[in-house]
Amino acid sequence: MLDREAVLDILKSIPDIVSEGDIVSAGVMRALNVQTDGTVRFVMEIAPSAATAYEAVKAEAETKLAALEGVKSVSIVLTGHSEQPAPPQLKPQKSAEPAGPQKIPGIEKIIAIASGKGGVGKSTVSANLACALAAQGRRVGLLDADMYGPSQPRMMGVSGRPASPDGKIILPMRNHGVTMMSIGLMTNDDQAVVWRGPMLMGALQQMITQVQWGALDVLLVDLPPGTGDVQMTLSQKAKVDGAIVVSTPQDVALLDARKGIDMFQQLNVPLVGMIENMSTHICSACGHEEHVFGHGGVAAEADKLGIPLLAEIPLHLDIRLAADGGAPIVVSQPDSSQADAFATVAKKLIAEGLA
Ligand SMILES: Nc1ncnc2c1ncn2[C@@H]1O[C@H](COP(=O)(O)OP(=O)(O)OP(=O)(O)O)[C@@H](O)[C@H]1O
Repeated sequence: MLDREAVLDILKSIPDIVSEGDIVSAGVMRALNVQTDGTVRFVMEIAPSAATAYEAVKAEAETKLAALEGVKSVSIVLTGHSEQPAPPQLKPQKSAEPAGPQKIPGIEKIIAIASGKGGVGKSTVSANLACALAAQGRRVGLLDADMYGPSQPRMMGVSGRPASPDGKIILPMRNHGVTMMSIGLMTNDDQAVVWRGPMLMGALQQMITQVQWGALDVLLVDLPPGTGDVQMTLSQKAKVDGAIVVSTPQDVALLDARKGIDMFQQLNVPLVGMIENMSTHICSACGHEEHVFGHGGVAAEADKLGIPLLAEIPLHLDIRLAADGGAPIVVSQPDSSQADAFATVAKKLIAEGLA
């Protein structure tokens, strides 16, 4: 009898033409229907402007599937993402029903990475965690929503402007096995972006809903520091499955981290745990360990708040050099103890069904 998994295996061997992955992981293949009489049907959802180019992909899928034992007929339909834009509605419209947080199709889980204070290493943690999850076989997206200081393009070694074949959908970038999108790729380098509230919310919403993320096990969202509009908008628009709060051990950072935790509690976003970054300093020359900012402050705080402590990441020159050089330490030195700390957090997220 014809086996759905065998059909999927074949489809997974067909590369997508607009993203790096195959047509299944890129989310192009939809509504697969495999019947016992040997009929295979599915839809390929693509940008209308790419329709001609996808004819070749469709032909490849037809030929490969027809050769599979048990397949009697193959029917593949190409559909466009969007129809012609509707004419402008000039009549006053009924205001939309207030919609609660929505599940984003194709994205299994959304985890927000937050910090109360800037510069504590939230982006470094996000990039490493994304790469660690990808290294453990998860389909990972990384959304850099740090509107005021996007650093993921630099940390993930990605540059260039994302393509938008039809002016509507945005094709994300990919590196180190992670699908990523950053507001930093949409603005000019070194250009200070002054966001006003509605613009900022529009940009965030676009990055969640218009980016062709494909099928993801988890989308990590690198938030701006603090407790502002981006945090609120994200959790109002999308169902956020958990938040990780990064802090250094100093009292000031912890005070701000506590505010972040309060905010997620008010927004009904479950707290996955805290990460102490720059926990101890390990000298790259001699390996000597020093507690520059005090050590264990985050563990004590997490304990007090009843939130798990997910990791204590040391302050280590290699972590900075790797992140600033475009290949996070998890990728550039996968066997180091620093990389191991991130891999352990990734394992825990997977074990808890969060990634
Ligand atoms: N554990 C670490 N060891 C050494 N350097 C680190 C570590 N964590 C972060 N850094 C470095 O500290 C700097 C700030 O880190 P990062 O940009 O990740 O912070 P952030 O909290 O995202 O900041 P912001 O919110 O202001 O963008 C970077 O240069 C980064 O490479």
